[in-house]
Amino acid sequence: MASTTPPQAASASRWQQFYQLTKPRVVHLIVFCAVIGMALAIPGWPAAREWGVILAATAGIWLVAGAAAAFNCLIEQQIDSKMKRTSWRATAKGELSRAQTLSFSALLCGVGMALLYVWVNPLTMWLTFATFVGYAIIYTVILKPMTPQNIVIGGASGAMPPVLGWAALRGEVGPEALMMCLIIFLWTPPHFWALALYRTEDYARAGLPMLPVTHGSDFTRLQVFLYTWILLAATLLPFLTGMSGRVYLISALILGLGFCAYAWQLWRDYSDQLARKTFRFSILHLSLLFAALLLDHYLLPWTQ
Ligand code: HEM
Ligand SMILES: CC(C)=CCC/C(C)=C/CC/C(C)=C/COP(=O)(O)OP(=O)(O)O
Repeated sequence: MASTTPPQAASASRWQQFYQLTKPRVVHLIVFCAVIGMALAIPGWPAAREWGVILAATAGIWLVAGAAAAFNCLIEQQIDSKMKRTSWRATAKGELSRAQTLSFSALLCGVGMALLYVWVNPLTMWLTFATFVGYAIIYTVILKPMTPQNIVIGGASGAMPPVLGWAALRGEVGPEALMMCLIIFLWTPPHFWALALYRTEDYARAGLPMLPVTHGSDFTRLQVFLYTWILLAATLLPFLTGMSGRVYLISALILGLGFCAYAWQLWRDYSDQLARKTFRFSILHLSLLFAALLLDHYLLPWTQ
């Protein structure tokens, strides 16, 4: 996944080229969601010993996620070179060789896994590795070129970060973590399909069976609309189960209804500009929703 505004790849240093392979902006949000998973796993402010685990887990998840993104760039070198959005990548332009990209990905993955094993716990390491395989192999190699449901199934790996964060602090996977995972899982289809709608030509040129290419714009917009409602319902679960309080509930309602409103407009009166705005809103939606979970966690005793 690239930046929405491609960096100046022509003038990029070698380090910048490698850094861009890690899809930094996406990985920032992934790591943010993992950190929220960590915070919610412990009651109150972390103790001194927990800060060490939080730091190691954050670094480890960051590195393995970056490795997964770089591996995706390696596999998709040909596809990326055919799409306007991704043709600037150093792998697509042949500025980084396959051996360099593979070594970089293996290095990040190895260091990240070692950090998780030594300073966090083996469960988090294995779950993070499974997430790597889920995205880099199952989604990228198998599902993406095969079925328009690629991002629905593959979205499960992108939804794992809160589970990884929770496991890092608790050494187990709790229902609260699975609830956060479900929210990201249901958020992914409207997030991605909003983008795919205004990038349909790109995907068609690359021969990828994304939903707007295989089933058309109308059907995709209906799916986006339906998913935003299912997502809104799922975002109420943290409040309904007592995990979060009213600050979270109000935030989830405002953000969820906002996303539904975008999806409604998109369905009724399509434009590329509106699809782009809906895609941008999806990122704001998830970022603020998880920020609200965190805020609420520390305010809960006062707001319940
Ligand atoms: C299978 C699941 C997913 C797919 C297929 C997907 C697809 C994409 C694509 C293609 C872009 C690139 C937009 C562009 O460069 O024009 C993008 C951007 C983005 N995605 Fe996703 N995404 C997925 C999951 C996630 C997850 C789980 C997160 C975070 C938790 C996330 C966060 C972001 C962010 C922050 C951006 C904006 C990047 C920027 O501004 O440069 N995505 N996504
Ligand atoms: C270990 C761990 C936490 C891993 C997280 C895996 C990860 C980076 C998930 C995010 C999903 C993602 C980058 C989708 C991009 O879609 P795409 O690859 O179809 O986008 P593209 O067309 O820009 O390449």
